[in-house]
Formats: sequence, structure tokens, C-alpha cells
Amino acid sequence: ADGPSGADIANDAQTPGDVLSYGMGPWQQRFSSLDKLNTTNVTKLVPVFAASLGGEKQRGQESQPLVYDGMIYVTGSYSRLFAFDARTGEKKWEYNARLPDAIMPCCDVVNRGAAIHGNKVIFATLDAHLVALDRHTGKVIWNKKTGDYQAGYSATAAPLIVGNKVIVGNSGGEFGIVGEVQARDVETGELIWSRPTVEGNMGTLNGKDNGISGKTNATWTGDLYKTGGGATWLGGTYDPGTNMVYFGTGNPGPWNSHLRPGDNLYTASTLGIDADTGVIKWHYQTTPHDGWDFDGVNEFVPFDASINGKPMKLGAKADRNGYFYVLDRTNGKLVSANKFVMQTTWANGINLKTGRPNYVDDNRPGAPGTADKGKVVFASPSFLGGKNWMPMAYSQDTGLFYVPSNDWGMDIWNEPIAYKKGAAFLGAGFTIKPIAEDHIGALRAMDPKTGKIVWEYKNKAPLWGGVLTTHGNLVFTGTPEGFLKAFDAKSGQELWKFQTGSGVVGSPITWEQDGEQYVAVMSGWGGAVPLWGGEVAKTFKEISQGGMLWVFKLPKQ
Ligand SMILES: O=C(O)c1cc(C(=O)O)c2c(n1)C(=O)C(=O)c1cc(C(=O)O)[nH]c1-2
Ligand SMILES: [Ca+2]
Repeated sequence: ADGPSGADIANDAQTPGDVLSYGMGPWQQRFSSLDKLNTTNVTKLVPVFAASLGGEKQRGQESQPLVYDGMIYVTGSYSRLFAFDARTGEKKWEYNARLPDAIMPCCDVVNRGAAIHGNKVIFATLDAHLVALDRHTGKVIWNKKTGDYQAGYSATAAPLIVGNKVIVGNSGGEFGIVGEVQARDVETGELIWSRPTVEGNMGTLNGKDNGISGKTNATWTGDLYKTGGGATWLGGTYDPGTNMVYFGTGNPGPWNSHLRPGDNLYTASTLGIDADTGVIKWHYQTTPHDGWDFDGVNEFVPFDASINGKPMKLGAKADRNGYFYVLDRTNGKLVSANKFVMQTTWANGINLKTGRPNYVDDNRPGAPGTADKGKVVFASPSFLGGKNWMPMAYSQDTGLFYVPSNDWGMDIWNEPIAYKKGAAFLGAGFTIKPIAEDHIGALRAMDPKTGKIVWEYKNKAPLWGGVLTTHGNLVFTGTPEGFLKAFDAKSGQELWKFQTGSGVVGSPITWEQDGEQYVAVMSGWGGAVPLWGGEVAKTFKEISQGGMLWVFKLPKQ
């Protein structure tokens, strides 16, 4: 075959000479076994080249690059995909999706990365299409519609390859869409199975009914399950051991929880889905009856560890609601849940028996029993979350998760709303506010066994980029202030930084090439913060737009 197979991609974490997948392996731990670059020499790290994505319009560059066969593949804002020579930065080809004017991304025109399989690079476009390009030429091999953009569907996540399937999530939770996971044939793009994530909606396997998602609208009233949200907008992780894909699901629609009594399954949840059939094996809902847009889409990262002396197959998720959850990934049973942010005013902890939050009803907009349904309440975290889309990393050396988090709160209130196709379906008003004098962002090292924060690095502006950790005892992440930074993975000491010219909201990677260790990251400010950040945007200087791929290594001896 011309290019990596499904087996090669499943083995990505064991082959540091390439980066074949979003997350650097199916578990998406973002851990590299490389140590040529380490705490003693990282201070000498210098750029090899920077490559521009060009274009007069630049928005948030949230992409994670892929590296294969001497090429770097990176997606850009506005549904673009670029192939650069990994040694020289020379542009080989560029693909620009022709987007309709009426696309409806909620939170900037972003894309988080591509997938590679055989002769193809595959990525999702903002008009809810999935496009496979010839990786040598950038020519379209297939292009499939995954949703109706005129009804508010879009797509921003990197696709996940499992065997010969390409598995994708959808976006549109702010427009009353129905969340869904789709598995398609990687050669043809044809649909194999689909799994809606809102109870009451029907899925398919090979064109036939593969069961209703749960009991018919048991946790929804009336027809609300038809516009229930639960978008799978970050894509999923995969565990070859359980053969399950793990997808987080977003906020229920509308945001106004008063209008939709019940738990609203499977919104704001993590789902363990059979990779062959699309059947939901287990679910765990982090925020039942979400009333704050806490969403629940964050990545569920498999890891193995011993809990009370017992080796366990686990998974961890730093939820937007401010709690760090550890689950048994074979059955979805809750192992622990601990706060990873300064405040969670909406709940006093998570009940380990029931798995449910201990709600503070007064901090729910339109709380049960309040006479004034539109009363303004203050809640923390803000709806942009204790952690948003930016992926955490797990070090197999330190046993710690490195979580890019934010400390902030919001005034939020309910408003009336009715569903209208293609219109925002919120029923809420909000203003985000800082809660600390010295920071919003905080990169936190969490011990998943104890739930304790081992170290933290505070950043003035909100952190909005992904994290990478390495066997060289390093942790990398970017800042809106424009820096790519390296920290000591054990102590949190800042060791190195480089100014990239715009805010860094991409996810860094590392690989080995010609016997040397390379690091790459996208620079280009954007995403949800400048659009929805409210008073927070005033706490830091205006940040210039950008659109550059930066590549680094140590100078030759
Ligand atoms: O419910 C959804 O479908 C959906 C989609 C997206 C997206 O696709 O980027 C975001 C959100 N919600 C969201 O709530 C959010 O805070 C957010 C931030 C960002 C970003 O890229 O900065 N995207 C999204
Ligand atoms: Ca959302």
C-alpha cells in the first residue's frame, strides 16, 4: 500500500519517526518516547524554518501537524490543508475548500487537524463535509457531505482512523443540531455506521437500523430530542484493547435548561462506542441537565495505572465543568472526580456513588423554584470552561496529566427561545469575567491517582493551545501572548520560550528525522476567546493575527 495502514496508525505512539495521528497515537496521550531533546539542552532549541499559510484572512490556527515520508501536513483556518517539505519548509501543495457564505461555525473558523491513511490525507470542512485528498498532489479523491450546513451543522475536529474506517464527530450544538458519530469507509467515504448522541434518534449500520440511541426520548420532553445538541465536536480517541471509540458529547440545546426538564442523555457525557457497530457500550454523563454550556466534549484519554494496588484500564477527562474524571474505560464506572480549577461554584463535588454532581441550585440559571426565571447568576467556571477544546497530555514517565486550564467565571441568565432552523438555539445571555488578579490560564500537572495538582504554571491570558510531553522530561504548550514554552515535566520549571509572532492555539508535536529531534507548532491567534471572552479580552493586550507553521531543533554540534 502507498502509505500508512490502519495497523501503522494504531501503532503511531511506538514510531517516533512520524506523527500519523491527532494525539500522536490512538490513545492521544501526546507523549513521545524521544529524549534527545531534554531538560539539559532544551535552552538551545532554535527554529529550522517557519512556513506561512498565506491568505489575507487569518483566524485561529488550532491545528496539530502530521509528519510522514518527509512531509508535514497541516490544516488552516477556513478549511485549508497544506503539505510542506519537512526538511526545508517548501510548500508542495495547498487545498482550499470552497465554503458557502452561510456556514455557521459557533466559535471561529477553525480546524484541529487531518488524518492520514494510505495515499490519502483526510479532513473535515466547515460546511460539514469530509474530504480525502491525494497526499502527493492535494487532488480530491472523495468528498462527502456529513451534515446540512444550512441547519447549523459544521465540523472542526480531526478525523480518527480505526482500521479501514475514518470516524468523525460533528459541530453545531449552538444551533439545535443532533450530535452524531459517523464511521466511513476510508477508501470510498461511504457511511458504514452512524450513532446519534441524543436519546430517541436512530442510528444505522450498513444502511440498516442499528438501534435507537437509548430509550426513546425518556430523558427529554416531547420532540426536544430532535434538536437536542450533544455535538461530538472534538472527535474521539480509540483503544485497540477494548475496540471502543470514546467520544465526548457537547451541550444540550437550548442552553436554557429550564426549557428541557430531565437529564437530556447523552449530552455532556462520555460515550464508549463499539468501533465495529456504532453501538453505545457505556455512557457517563458529567453534567446531567447542563445549564451552563459546560458541554462535555473534552477528550477521554486512555491510560493504564494501578489504583489501590490493582492494575486498571482507565481513561481520564478534564471536563469543561472543572472536574477531572477518571473512569474504568472497559465499563464507564467512575473511579474518581477532582477539581482541577480554582472554583466550581455550580457544584460541591461529585458523588462517587451515583456519579452525579452535588448541584448548588442557586448558581443554576433559571434554577428550580426561582420565581424570576431570567435572574442573573454568577457561575464558575465560565461557559468557555475549566478546560475547552485544547488537548491535555499524559506522561508515561511521570504518570501525570498536563492540563491546559482556565480560571474564570460568568454572569449567565436565561432568556426565552424557540427552535428555528439555522438560527442560534441558546436561550441564554452571558458575560465572562476574570476571577483572579494574576492569571486566567493555568497549565496544571494532575496526578490521576490522587487527584492532586503537583505543579502549576499561571498565564495572564487564557491558555488555548494543546500540550505535548516527552521522555526527555519536557512539557510543551503555547500561549496567546505568542510563546511556545517548554517546562520541566517533574517540577514545572519554565526552561525555554520562543516568540512566534502571534498567539499559539495549536497543538505541538515532536518527531525524529535524520537522527535529530524536531518540534513543530502552529501559530495564529483565534478560537472562541476573542469572540466570546467578554471582559476577559480586556485583561491582556490585543494580539495580532497570524498563520505560520514553526519547526524547531537543536543546532548541529
Ligand atoms: O456545541 C458545539 O457544536 C460546539 C462546537 C465548537 C467547535 O466546533 O469549534 C465549539 C463549541 N461548541 C464550544 O462550545 C466552544 O466553547 C468552542 C470553542 C472552540 C474553539 O475552537 O475555540 N470551539 C468550540
Ligand atoms: Ca458548544
